[in-house]
Amino acid sequence: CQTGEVAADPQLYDQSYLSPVTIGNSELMLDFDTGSADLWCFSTESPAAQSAGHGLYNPSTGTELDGAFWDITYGDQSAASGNVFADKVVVGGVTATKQAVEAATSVSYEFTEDVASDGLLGLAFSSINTILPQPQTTFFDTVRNSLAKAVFTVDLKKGAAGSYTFGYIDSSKYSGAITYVPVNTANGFWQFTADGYSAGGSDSSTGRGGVAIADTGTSLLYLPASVAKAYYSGIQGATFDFRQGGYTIPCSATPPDFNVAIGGKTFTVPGSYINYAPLRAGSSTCFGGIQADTGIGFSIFGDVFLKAVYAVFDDSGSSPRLGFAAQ
Ligand SMILES: Cc1ccc(-c2noc([C@H]3C[C@@H](O)CN3)n2)cc1F
Repeated sequence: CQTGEVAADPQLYDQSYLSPVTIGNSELMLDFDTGSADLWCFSTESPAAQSAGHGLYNPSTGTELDGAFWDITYGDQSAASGNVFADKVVVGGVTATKQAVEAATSVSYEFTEDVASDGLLGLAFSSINTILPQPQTTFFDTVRNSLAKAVFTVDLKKGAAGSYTFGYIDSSKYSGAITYVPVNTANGFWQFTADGYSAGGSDSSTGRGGVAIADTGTSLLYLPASVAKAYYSGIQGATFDFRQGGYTIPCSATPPDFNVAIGGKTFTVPGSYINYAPLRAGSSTCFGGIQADTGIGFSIFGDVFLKAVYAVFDDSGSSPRLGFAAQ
């Protein structure tokens, strides 16, 4: 029965969190992403102009999956593609002896420029793995039956190292009870329903709840436009800036806390988390940590929310469920 824990190291402004993963005989820093289902990394097959500065997987230790290839596009339209090898992958001591490792032969500039990240480790459902002609399993699905309990947990923090655990829940990492809600896997995501929202101390919800996904690979919290609008209407100097592509606030603002009701329980995102980051170094205008989910089709509970809670991704029962507790 395997269990393991790995650090989640925050990048600048908590834009993403990176964790060490041993693949074959290289240790790479991967972005764990509960919103996708491919484990891919820069490799010795990647063009040098695209992979400069990145850790590389050398497929010589693996066994090529003949005829298999992959091609993924993320929410921000960044993309990567390549071929596939079966190789040993170790995360925090948990070992998958024959994990589908997707070696990149091409990546978009966003990944080239993100020099701290050597690739992604998808933790959504394997139904959305992009490998053709035969999709393969995520790391979690590969090791699931060997884990003490078929769960992984997410404990991200603002501006500090958090952790992911596999196979167990660590009661020292949260306070109070864990509130569980059912997950709808139809779209391949950890998808759930939020009950409602409110700002500051008010208990009047600023809008009905709705469908949402828990997505560690997304930096911000994307909510129904009416909820985002109501939230920023309470902040002096807040504005929707088309050129910046979202709500901005004065970096000197003290945004109100933001409350989310899930499973009948209220979880609070400290207002300071919503004063996300200066538009560019030295700017006195900051990008808001809450944005409208217009055009996405569902809300995205990204890192701005997840770093305020302890989250349990539980596939140990008859159907998957998500658990949330106060950190
Ligand atoms: C450069 C770069 C770009 C995007 C992403 C990225 N990773 O996860 C996600 C979200 C959105 C959805 O696609 C699934 N989860 N986005 C990571 C990067 F390092």
